[in-house]
Amino acid sequence: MISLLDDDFSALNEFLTELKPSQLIILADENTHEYCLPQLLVNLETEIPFEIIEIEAGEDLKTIETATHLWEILAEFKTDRNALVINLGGGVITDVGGFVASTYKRGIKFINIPTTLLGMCDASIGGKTGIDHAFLKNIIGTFSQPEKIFFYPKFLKTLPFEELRSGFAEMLKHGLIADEKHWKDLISVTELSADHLEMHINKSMQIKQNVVDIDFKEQNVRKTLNFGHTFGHAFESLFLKKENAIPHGEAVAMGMICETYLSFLQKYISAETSDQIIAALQFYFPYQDISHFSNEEITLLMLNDKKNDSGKIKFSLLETVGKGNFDIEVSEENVIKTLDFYRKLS
Ligand SMILES: NC(=O)c1ccc[n+]([C@@H]2O[C@H](COP(=O)([O-])OP(=O)(O)OC[C@H]3O[C@@H](n4cnc5c(N)ncnc54)[C@H](O)[C@@H]3O)[C@@H](O)[C@H]2O)c1
Ligand SMILES: O=C(O)C(=O)C[C@@H](O)[C@H](O)[C@H](O)COP(=O)(O)O
Ligand SMILES: [Zn+2]
Repeated sequence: MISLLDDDFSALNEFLTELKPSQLIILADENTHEYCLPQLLVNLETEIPFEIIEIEAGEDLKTIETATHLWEILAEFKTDRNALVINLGGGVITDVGGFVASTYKRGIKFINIPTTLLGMCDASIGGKTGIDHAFLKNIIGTFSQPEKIFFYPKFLKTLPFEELRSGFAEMLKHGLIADEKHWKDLISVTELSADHLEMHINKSMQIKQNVVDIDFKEQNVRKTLNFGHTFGHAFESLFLKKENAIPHGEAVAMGMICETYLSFLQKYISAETSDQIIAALQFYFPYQDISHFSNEEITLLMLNDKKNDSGKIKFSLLETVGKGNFDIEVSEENVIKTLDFYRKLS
């Protein structure tokens, strides 16, 4: 399913020769068009006709308007059911591109070529596709697996530091919920750079893939991958709404700080363990000002979280370092205590 690309992209060319799609649709955003597409095009050895679609970059483009625009372009290109969409980008491109492919003509094949650290370790894997709507994260989407994921770590060389750090947050999450050693290895990294993180990408990918292999449709253990996202998605939505978007991983890191503290309040982890995890997270992800968000608007967004059941917010928390749990109901009092705790970190 996941293949590493050499500099000549031979694995991609072999895959295309075998699949024989009728047409290739390469989807990129403005940055991956500039920094990643040339490397793909110079290596593409195929007679298959291809089209390139470029969209603007940013979470605010992960919308129904973008999906509609893409469906219309596919129809204009007379794209048929044997075509292949190549999503070349970060999580926004793989989410929206996967969604459009999985719904156009009731579904055409797609592959992901992630170009961000977050895309490589998380978003390109597992077949969750989707768009945001009314500032609710990924509220419309499908579970649809890409035919293949090809990753090329050298794409990370042009990735801005803030985006690298965002991907690092999801890697830390993988350690916290599934592998204590991965967590310890990551917090021992001396410098947040592509060179220092590259050796940890494989482990992080494997952790995600293993969880998805057990529970593709998120009925049970896949919910652990949502650790940090109940608060995190609410924060991300509110920053987006105030036109002050923060990277997804940054919001997840804030959410992991909150949900680590909540794991302590729920008596899963000790105060000492909670303090240690939070100190490590804060080292990379210092306090973000949430004083202008009310408790009501945060909890209102959390009430739309996809893990909820029968009107109850269900959290994925930490059982211990390296093991997540899920379907945890908590009191409103503990949610408010957690927000108070986060605000006091300022
Ligand atoms: N489907 C999933 O399982 C899953 C998992 C995690 C996150 N997500 C989603 O992924 C999105 C976040 O993805 P992301 O962090 O990759 O953000 P992104 O796709 O917005 O990319 C971040 C920025 O980096 C730029 N960029 C991408 N590759 C580059 C490169 N190689 N060099 C220079 N610039 C480059 C992009 O143009 C963009 O400006 C969110 O919408 C989140 O909800 C989905
Ligand atoms: O793949 C999953 O499952 C995850 O939860 C991974 C998350 O990092 C990712 O942000 C995902 O898109 C969140 O899913 P959602 O169902 O809460 O929208
Ligand atoms: Zn995430």
